Amino acid sequence: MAIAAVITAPLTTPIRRRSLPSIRLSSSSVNLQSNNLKFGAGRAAAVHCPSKLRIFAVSSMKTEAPEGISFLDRKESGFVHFVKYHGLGNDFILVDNRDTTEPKVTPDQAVKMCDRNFGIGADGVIFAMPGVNGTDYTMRIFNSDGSEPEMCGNGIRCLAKFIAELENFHGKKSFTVHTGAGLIVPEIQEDGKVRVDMGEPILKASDVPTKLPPNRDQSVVKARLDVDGRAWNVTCVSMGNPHCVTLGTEQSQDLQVDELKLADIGPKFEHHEMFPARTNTEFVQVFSPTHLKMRVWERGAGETLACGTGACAVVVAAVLEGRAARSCTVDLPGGPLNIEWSEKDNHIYMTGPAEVVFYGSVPL
Ligand SMILES: N[C@@H](CCC[C@H](N)C(=O)O)C(=O)O
Repeated sequence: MAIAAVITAPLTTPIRRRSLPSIRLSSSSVNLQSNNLKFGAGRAAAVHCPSKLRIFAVSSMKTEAPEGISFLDRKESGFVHFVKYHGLGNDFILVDNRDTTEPKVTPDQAVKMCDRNFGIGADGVIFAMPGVNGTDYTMRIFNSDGSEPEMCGNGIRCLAKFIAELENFHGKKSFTVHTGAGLIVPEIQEDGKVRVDMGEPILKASDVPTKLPPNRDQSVVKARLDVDGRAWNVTCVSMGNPHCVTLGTEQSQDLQVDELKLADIGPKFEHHEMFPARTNTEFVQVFSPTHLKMRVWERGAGETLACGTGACAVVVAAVLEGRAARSCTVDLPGGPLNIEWSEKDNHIYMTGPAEVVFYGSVPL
């Protein structure tokens, strides 16, 4: 099911939650409760509300832009038009930035847009930009705290679907994307899922980066890290962005990830002095060598429902610790990802969904 809604609201003044019509989403209707309007599936209506809030809402079973609106072609000055996507609940505001090499939104504006109370609400803002060095496109991203990570796994699947929509691609299609983590190659499959060649994991400690002393070749595998009074076993992996993966503590090899208070311990990992560029942290429960479960505390975004680079790092760490096979299903709070660490080329391949949430525009 996909629900499309177009919402225009200023970001300069915080929106009071009570003045907003609440939009209840269901498979058959979008209900703008405070205006007492109800639209059936596939129908659309524009609503002019007090306080200059313009809302256009469409309920649809399709993932295309609302019929009759060349929404992505709109070029009003002072507005940024966007499409909100999610990959397993890891949600992003996608901006068409193909005509310029500077992001159309500043880090400060991204923070406001990502705010779940006063803005659109998202884990990050992603820009589809012109390619460099012969690549088809460039992806840049700001986290919800305004910092810029090198790479985003769920984000690149969303970017692939966004580009397909912008360029009117249909069916199976792959292209090359330049990112801060180098060349990444997403391929949209016939079933609509996106398979991404995520490149090779980086294990050299100084490149992750971590200050933890290497204990296997040049990498950090199942090393001790003291956080919050507990001795955690951690493996450090970069997928272009840094990850600290833990499958247990010195007391217990088997984490029960649902029991962890991530809001308490996550920031202590993220800002630990052993991680000079901060870190994303994955907490992993092993069900079987091919079935893992994880929760993530993301650098610059906090706990999210999924992390694609994190799931890749988890499989690498679990293989290095002798707990998993090279091809696994990783369950995240938002759903499963399939991850394969190929023996042939040492690349990681991630497969998962990416879906439209709604269309919108904001004056900046
Ligand atoms: N959710 C993303 C990762 C986004 C970047 C991360 N917060 C960082 O700062 O490295 C994913 O799906 O990979």
